[in-house]
Amino acid sequence: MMEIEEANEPQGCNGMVYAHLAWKDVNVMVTLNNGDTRNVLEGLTGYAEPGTFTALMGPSGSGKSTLLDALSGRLASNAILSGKVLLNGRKAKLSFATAANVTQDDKLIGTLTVREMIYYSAQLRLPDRMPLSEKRTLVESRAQLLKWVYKIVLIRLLGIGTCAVLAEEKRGDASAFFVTQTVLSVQRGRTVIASIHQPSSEVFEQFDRLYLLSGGKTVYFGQVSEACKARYIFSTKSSLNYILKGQPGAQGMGKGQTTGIYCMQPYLVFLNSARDHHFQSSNHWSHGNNFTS
Ligand SMILES: Nc1ncnc2c1ncn2[C@@H]1O[C@H](COP(=O)(O)OP(=O)(O)OP(=O)(O)O)[C@@H](O)[C@H]1O
Repeated sequence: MMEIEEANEPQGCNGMVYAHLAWKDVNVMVTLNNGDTRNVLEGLTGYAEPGTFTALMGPSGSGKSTLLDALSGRLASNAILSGKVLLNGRKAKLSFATAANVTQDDKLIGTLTVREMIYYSAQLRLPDRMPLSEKRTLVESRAQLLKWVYKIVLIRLLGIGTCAVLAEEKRGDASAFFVTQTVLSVQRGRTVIASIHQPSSEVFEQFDRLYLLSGGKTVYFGQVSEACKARYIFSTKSSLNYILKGQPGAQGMGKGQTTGIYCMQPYLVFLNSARDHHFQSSNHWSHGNNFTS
């Protein structure tokens, strides 16, 4: 595992600064309305490197959104973070130019077309000093990404030198596959962490690493390829399908069925997939502790 204290300094490449993200012993405690406190994340450690695509998975309520919020500095006011989150080896507040976070409830303007939404978002997020012509060029180049995807909604745009933020509604695995492909094709050194609920094996295999949570704890962190070798969980080529079908309380997912995935492309990307109806039972995940890498 990468030494968090020795994470690389930012490197320039075509004007882009790489984002080495690391987190160590991250705990998040929330204060409930009745004054009680509750640990939502406990002792999470991991990292995400430039040019890699990390799938953040786990049952509903396992802490995926909270981890993304913790990493991107967007925790709710009743939540307290302890532990370290380092960007390029330093504690850093992530900015729009560095990181983007697509949440499950991003608001869109329904009367605008996708292209208009991109322009609108660009006006808000890109710096005033950038000439309008440059903004237009940037937006148009990002808009080209939309051509493959069945239904894409732009949520947020980028900082300087970054590209569009895409969000994919969960409308079938073909869409998710194309969205994943699109992200991979333009990833170019960016650091992507995607919360994803229910990928098919085809989509899952597009990811480099899996970060699997259960009950706020890490169940597995490692290469997707290694996870697939862990026979108890991932015994078939339809790796994730097996998890869903083979565990009590889980609803099955056929090969090629729906997945929800959100995609976007600043340097450091946090993606949060839409809530879905699967993984209703989290109990079975707690038996998977022997898979922690
Ligand atoms: N600010 C908060 N205050 C109180 N409870 C919280 C807060 N944030 C998260 N929780 C609780 O922590 C648990 C984890 O929530 P989180 O949204 O991170 O899970 P998740 O894995 O993203 O779930 P889903 O897949 O359903 O989106 C849930 O039980 C949630 O109710």
